[in-house]
Amino acid sequence: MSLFVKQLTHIDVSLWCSQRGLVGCSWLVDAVLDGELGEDGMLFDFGEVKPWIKRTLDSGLDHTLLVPTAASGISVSECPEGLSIRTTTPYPMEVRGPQEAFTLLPWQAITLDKVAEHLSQQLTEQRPKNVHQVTLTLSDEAIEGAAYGYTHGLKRHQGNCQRIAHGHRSRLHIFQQGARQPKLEQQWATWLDNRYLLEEADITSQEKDFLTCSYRAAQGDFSITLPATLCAVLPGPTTVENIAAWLAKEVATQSGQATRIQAFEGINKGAIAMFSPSALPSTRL
Ligand SMILES: Nc1nc2c(c(=O)[nH]1)N=C([C@H](O)[C@H](O)COP(=O)(O)OP(=O)(O)OP(=O)(O)O)CN2
Repeated sequence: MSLFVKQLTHIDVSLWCSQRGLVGCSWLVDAVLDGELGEDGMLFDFGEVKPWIKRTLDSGLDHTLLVPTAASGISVSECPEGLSIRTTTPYPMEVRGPQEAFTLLPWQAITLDKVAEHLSQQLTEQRPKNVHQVTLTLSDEAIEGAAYGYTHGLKRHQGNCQRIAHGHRSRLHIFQQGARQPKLEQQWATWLDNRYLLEEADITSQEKDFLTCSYRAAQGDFSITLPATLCAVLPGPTTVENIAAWLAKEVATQSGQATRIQAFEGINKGAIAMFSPSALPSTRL
């Protein structure tokens, strides 16, 4: 007998790819449980399946940086903050933080299928009675229009969003004169894709085209150093509210049009902000 739960939860991570560098991802999680029925006629109560799997993911791989330790140019070492991850290709980067901010995987590359298999094994090892096997499937959200992946950390967040290198893959909606602007959306999503978003106040050094962002958060000390050209610097914390407000101002200023931004943070949630260039007469949003 098999039990299934579609879109049980989602996972927001960043991964290191030796071709693309730091990649922000949001994955939908589907689950299948194989096993035997208990006396109550159930394999495992749906009311327990969901929190069990979500708890395991939330306290493990979710909101971490996935590091393929067998990839070329990756080195992992201990440091006062916990772990230091250094990379060489496609660009040099160093991320430091407490151990729980990273998921080290002994692979050459991170793929959805391998991560799903890894999580399925982990859950199967901790399976409850009646359950023989747990199989997770991970997938990207199907997005017809513009989308981008980004990486960031929120030092003031009390949960795992404080980790300096976790990410999301997000839709981008730009409205001008009452209508979506697919070309602008694509243009901005392409510019944002695979960027590191950071708060200006967290820049602790900027030399030889490299930028370092460091902060102390509840879980410990974090820092990241990477090429400045791959970063987008925001005036405040990189919450989705601030991303929407910053994008609205940038897009409106560059296009000279009143602009409404619907920014997403991963799947199905986000913020809306508007900006009107003050020189222009008010325009219908
Ligand atoms: N109002 C806001 N709240 C939060 C923001 C934000 O920008 N604005 N951001 C975060 C984190 O960046 C975090 O990555 C969000 O991840 P999420 O998976 O949604 O966090 P949860 O664990 O709370 O959601 P689940 O549905 O339980 O996975 C947090 N809050």
